[in-house]
Amino acid sequence: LPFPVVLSVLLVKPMFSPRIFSLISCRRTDVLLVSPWLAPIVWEGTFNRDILNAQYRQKNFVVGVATFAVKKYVRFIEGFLGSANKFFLSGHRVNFYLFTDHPEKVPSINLAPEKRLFIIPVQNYSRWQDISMNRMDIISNHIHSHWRYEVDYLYSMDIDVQMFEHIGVEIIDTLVGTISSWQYTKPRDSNSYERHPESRAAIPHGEGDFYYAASFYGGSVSEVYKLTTACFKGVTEDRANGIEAKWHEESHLNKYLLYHKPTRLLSPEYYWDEELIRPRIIRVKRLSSVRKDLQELERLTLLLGGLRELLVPCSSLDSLVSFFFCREAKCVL
Ligand SMILES: CC(=O)N[C@H]1[C@@H](OP(=O)(O)OP(=O)(O)OC[C@H]2O[C@@H](n3ccc(=O)[nH]c3=O)[C@H](O)[C@@H]2O)O[C@H](CO)[C@H](O)[C@@H]1O
Ligand SMILES: [Mn+2]
Repeated sequence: LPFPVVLSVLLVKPMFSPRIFSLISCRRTDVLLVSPWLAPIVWEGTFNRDILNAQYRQKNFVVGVATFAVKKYVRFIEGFLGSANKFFLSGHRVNFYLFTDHPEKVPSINLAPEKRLFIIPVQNYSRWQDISMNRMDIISNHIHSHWRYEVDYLYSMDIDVQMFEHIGVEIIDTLVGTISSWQYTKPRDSNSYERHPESRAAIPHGEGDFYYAASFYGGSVSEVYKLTTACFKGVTEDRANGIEAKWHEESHLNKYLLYHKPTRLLSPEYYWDEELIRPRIIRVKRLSSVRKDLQELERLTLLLGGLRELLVPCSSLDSLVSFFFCREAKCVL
């Protein structure tokens, strides 16, 4: 071979080793990859899980997941734990902390050896908004009393979700927020922020960057402690003034994350709302909400089938069931 060809082969070959190729392919040009404060935004196609896993394994971290199943939400436990066992930090140490008012209703699930489940009894509240908002207080108290000695990172997740694809160590960082699937196209002018200045969650007009979902956030145990303590303080002060922020603890979370910028952002792949049509940029639906109304409909359709077999055909049966469906759906939503 002529000398220039040999030289270029010698130079180019090492540059394009398979490892480098895999790095080059970790690129997306259709989405925002870095926030204006230089925090990475995690999308499918932007990272190499093998490299991340190898780095993470050396540290032997334990990750905690706090989730709540109060009242009717116990029905979501099986779907949540079953899918999280398979897809959440697969192969890594995870402690699931499940708060419930019905410990006896927790189904037995065979967890992977590196995963542990802790069932923690908790009281219920009559209003679903209070169940949801008080999560911040309960999490902050448990970090102080237990988790700061037990885990390195902590994530809070809704229970009415299911995982369909791996959620791995790419989610690990000091302070992590998930961009809401409802709001990822309209930052800043988002009308979801609490704008009324009387609320502690208020964000002035013209301010705001991303809109984050309260269904999935986390970070180092000390940062999550600061976050949950600050947010619950805001909730308590609002309550004392007879105020409830527009989206409850999510409004307080957004206020907090505006002034304490997340060090890593998860794209809406990490919490996709099933009510939305999935656009092309969401290449992978890793975790999505379980549609509560459909679940209810399914349950009542089964009930209707059962009743049909037991009873003689009754013309008013359909209207009876649809009456119950509407009532039940309201209780759940
Ligand atoms: C898109 C949207 O509408 N999002 C709002 C809605 O999310 P969601 O509709 O996702 O709230 P949700 O009903 O899932 O409640 C949040 C979590 O609280 C727990 N839970 C709630 C109720 C209950 O009876 N039992 C129970 O265990 C459970 O872990 C659940 O996943 O409501 C939240 C309430 O803070 C926030 O206001 C969110 O902004
Ligand atoms: Mn939810």
